[in-house]
Amino acid sequence: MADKEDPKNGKMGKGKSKVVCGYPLSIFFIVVNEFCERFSYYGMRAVLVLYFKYFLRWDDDLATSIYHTFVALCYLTPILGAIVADSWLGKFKTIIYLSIVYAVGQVAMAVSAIHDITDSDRDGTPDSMTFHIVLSMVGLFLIALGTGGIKPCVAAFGGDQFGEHQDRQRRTFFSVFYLCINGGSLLSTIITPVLRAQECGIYSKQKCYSLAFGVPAALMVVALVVFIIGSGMYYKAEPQGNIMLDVCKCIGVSLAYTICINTFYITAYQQWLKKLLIAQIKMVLKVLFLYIPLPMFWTLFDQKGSRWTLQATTMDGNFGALVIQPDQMQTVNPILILTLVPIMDSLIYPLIKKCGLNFTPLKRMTVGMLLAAIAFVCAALVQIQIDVSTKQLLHSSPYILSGQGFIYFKLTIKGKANSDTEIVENQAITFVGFTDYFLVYFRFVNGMKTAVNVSTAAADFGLIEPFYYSNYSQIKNGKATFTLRSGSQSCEYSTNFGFGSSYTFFIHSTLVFGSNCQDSVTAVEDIKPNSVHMALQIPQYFFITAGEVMFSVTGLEFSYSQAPSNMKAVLQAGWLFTVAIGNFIVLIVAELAKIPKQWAEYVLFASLLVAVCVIFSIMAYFYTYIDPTEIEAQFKKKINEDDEDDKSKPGKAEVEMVKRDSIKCHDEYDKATQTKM
Ligand SMILES: N[C@@H](Cc1ccccc1)C(=O)N[C@@H](Cc1ccccc1)C(=O)O
Repeated sequence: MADKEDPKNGKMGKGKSKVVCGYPLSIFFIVVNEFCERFSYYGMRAVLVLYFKYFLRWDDDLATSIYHTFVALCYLTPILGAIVADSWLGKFKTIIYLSIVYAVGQVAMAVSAIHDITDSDRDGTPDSMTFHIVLSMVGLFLIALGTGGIKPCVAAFGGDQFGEHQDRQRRTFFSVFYLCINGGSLLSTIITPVLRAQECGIYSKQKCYSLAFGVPAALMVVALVVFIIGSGMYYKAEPQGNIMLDVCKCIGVSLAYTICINTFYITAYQQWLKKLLIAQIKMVLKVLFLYIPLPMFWTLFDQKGSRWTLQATTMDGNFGALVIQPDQMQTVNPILILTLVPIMDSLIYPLIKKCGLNFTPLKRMTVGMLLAAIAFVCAALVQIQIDVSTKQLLHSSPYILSGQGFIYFKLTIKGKANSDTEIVENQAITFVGFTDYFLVYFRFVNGMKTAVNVSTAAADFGLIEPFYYSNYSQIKNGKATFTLRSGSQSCEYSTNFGFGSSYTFFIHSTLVFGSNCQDSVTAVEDIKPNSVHMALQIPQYFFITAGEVMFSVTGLEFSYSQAPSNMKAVLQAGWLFTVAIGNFIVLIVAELAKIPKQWAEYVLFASLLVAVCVIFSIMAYFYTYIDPTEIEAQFKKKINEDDEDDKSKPGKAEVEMVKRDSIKCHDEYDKATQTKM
């Protein structure tokens, strides 16, 4: 293994890669691969729930459950990928094979979203939903296997490209790696929703989910091709046998020694191998033990996509020329990552170092946790603001009185109109989940003796009988012009709809068609427009992202640097497993806690994280940083010495395991274990 500077060709990293500015060129292919892969993953994920809901026609509950199951699976499969990579195929081959599985999964998703395939009556809707459901579930399973399987391998494979004395470069690599993840995810979460909104189809036009899944599929193929192009330059660490089997064997043999019956004779060479494996297992277990409190961070972090997005649906997203959708607020995270990672790396961390403070990885992670807790306190404060504004509107819940004949309504308002609102008994508006933020609700009450037809340039809302009211209809927020028509006579009424608002328009009995009907219609606000601006979510996004930079970027590098050479991917998988557990905690706490006040739930999560953070800092205090390469080198030196020794004694080296009496076994074992490292 060539991991020292080679003066002839200027190589410094491992493998055959040229070195550019102190970094092995092979790294370029790995970060580009990660960029494309994350584009593919996050792009597909961005439209997945809408695909379930609008294409497969699932209800909100089913769509949400399948979505979370898929995400959880994506963070469980890394264990599988890591075992395959570290014990059998090696990281390189595992990445190649699982990337193919991944790309096939993405293609299956894209094909499953072509409605024309089963639309034999050509009415724009699939005729055999089973085909689309089965294909998309197979696709999602393959994607989870692929994305999760390669995830621990790519980061560890990147780390492998650096030589022993390139700690600084390796740290920078993990930062750049994180930047690429966020560059890819930022672009895709902007692009795929736009693609989805296009209309496409052979026989009939429908929302273009196939394109929204097709582009991520193409990016996954690009990721694979880029990775293969770099293949001649990589340092490919050989898999070191079946690690899991070795671990089990090691435990078994140790037990045999301990209970001292039926023990085996093992050469001194094998003794050292066993001791090395025990030392490596100890390194991994120490780190895994330290990981126990970590899922709590992810529990808070992953609520960006759920609770915080729902919070945004009750806020005003009007940023002047730009109107932001609640789910688009999530792009603030990768945008902030792209700015914060370079600032931290080139300014904050060096500054802290200059101040003489030893800001160790575990200290960074502790601060990251605290920042996430602060983010949730900010979220709670914003929630209190929202609740105050909602309370005001509930008190002003109106009664509508008609002129002649007195039509009388009492409106029961239970939620915001922009949040996939359900009309109950034509009177109450109940929040059931978020769909389209731009839609608001309205209805008309006809106080005239004649039937009135209501329409806009885009839609006809039908005829309203005298002294009767229309059902609620949806319309895009912003300015709307209604045409009120009775027979051949008409007039126009214009109004503005704010985000989240709902209106009842009362047509006066005194309305005269042909004249200005602006004064003859009274608009009553059923639900006030959202008044708390979405910009108020920026502080909470800032703190959670700053926390992510300190926690996640550091943790990724920490998991690599503290892992023994044969278990790098296994420890990366352990790190990702904390993400999966964090997601399960969200489901459990949300289900069990059932806290009526959302702000209180945010405070609860913040407090839990602070408590966990205290425990983690105590555990971190007792953790001793190790240099696995150094420890392994000492063991290997000893192994080589004893190997030579064994070879000089004919026949002994060939004997793998010879059954001997327990006294001999003890003698040998004691001799080997008394030798100092
Ligand atoms: N900041 C996230 C990416 C992101 C992009 C758009 C919306 C939300 C998040 C990120 O960097 N993710 C990394 C690390 C990670 C984070 C959480 C769970 C697992 C891994 C990634 O590898 O995806």
